Amino acid sequence: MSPLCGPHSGPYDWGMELEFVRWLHERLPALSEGQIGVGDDAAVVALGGSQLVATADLLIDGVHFDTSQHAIERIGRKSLGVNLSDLAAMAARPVGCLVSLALPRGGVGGVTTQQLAMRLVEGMAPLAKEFGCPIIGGDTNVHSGPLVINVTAFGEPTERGVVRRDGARPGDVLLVTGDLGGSLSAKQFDFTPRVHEALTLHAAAPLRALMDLSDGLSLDLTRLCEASGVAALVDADAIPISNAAKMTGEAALDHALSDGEDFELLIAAAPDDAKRLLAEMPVACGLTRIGETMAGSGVSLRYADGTATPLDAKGYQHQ
Ligand SMILES: Nc1ncnc2c1ncn2[C@@H]1O[C@H](COP(=O)(O)OP(=O)(O)OP(=O)(O)O)[C@@H](O)[C@H]1O
Ligand SMILES: Cc1ncc(C[n+]2csc(CCOP(=O)(O)O)c2C)c(N)n1
Ligand SMILES: [Mg+2]
Repeated sequence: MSPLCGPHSGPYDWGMELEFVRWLHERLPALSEGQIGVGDDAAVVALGGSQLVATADLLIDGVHFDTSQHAIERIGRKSLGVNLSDLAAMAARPVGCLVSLALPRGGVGGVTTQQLAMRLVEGMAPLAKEFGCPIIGGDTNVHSGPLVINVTAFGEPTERGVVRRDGARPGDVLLVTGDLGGSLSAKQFDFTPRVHEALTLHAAAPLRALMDLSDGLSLDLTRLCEASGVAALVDADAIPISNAAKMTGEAALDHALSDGEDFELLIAAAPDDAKRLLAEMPVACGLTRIGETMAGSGVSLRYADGTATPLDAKGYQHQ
């Protein structure tokens, strides 16, 4: 099934970014069997017998980080980390990455352009080593605008193959790793890309659908459901809320649903497989059952008293 439905389908205001991605999907020629194009966390290219998984993310000063507040090394780490998270979202093993920099002429905050470039790479290096994703090239430019970083990462599927976001079926169990919300305080930089977790879980049981939570559970789950052609019911009390989100008091659940940049995994698995994963718990970061999928469309939130309301797809969108 296509990971995207037609333009304007569904009851949501998808915004410019998603409308464009839908348009791209329609506009670009269809790919042959075994390849994945626009619409999933990463693309898949067929290479005579094997497959290459490829993903790119662009990070901009003032949008994804703030050079007046955040250490340059942390910004570098995040730039690679978000790409590793997208490889994890396909259950792919990282193999290497390209790093392209548009550096502000004159540097930032007393840091020269060259220092800036070097410190970004120093921030990426430990993560590249830890995840077996060496920097294999890139490009360096200087311009009169803000710092812009692009990382393009490559991966390979495991024996079980990649996991798309459109494979959920009615009756699947929805799981998330770790906890959600409050990422702006620290987790947006310090998160662990769930590469090992994705590979471990997919090896333990075939996952039906998988994506990373970058824009907020309510929005990303809505995307997974729309791509898969299913509806979902999520238990409000089951959502694992981070301590950072809990600090906000009454708004904690809203933060967990819509802050974004959690970089956790959202998984759909067949009920028996989900049961086994939850019992065996092969990942240290935690795995929580948050709800289930069903025939139909839309996402609902069920409260402890049994009432359910439609879940607003609120999250981060580039407008
Ligand atoms: N300018 C573009 N040209 C071609 N494809 C694009 C472009 N922008 C986005 N895409 C594709 O659209 C899809 C959605 O992109 P997006 O960056 O939102 O990915 P995501 O995985 O949903 O989010 P994130 O990168 O935050 O994890 C991806 O398949 C991506 O490759
Ligand atoms: C300075 C600053 N302002 C706002 C945010 C929050 N934020 C930025 S991008 C994003 C979602 C993912 O983006 P993308 O879809 O591009 O992957 C979120 C939640 C931040 N981290 N820093
Ligand atoms: Mg993603």
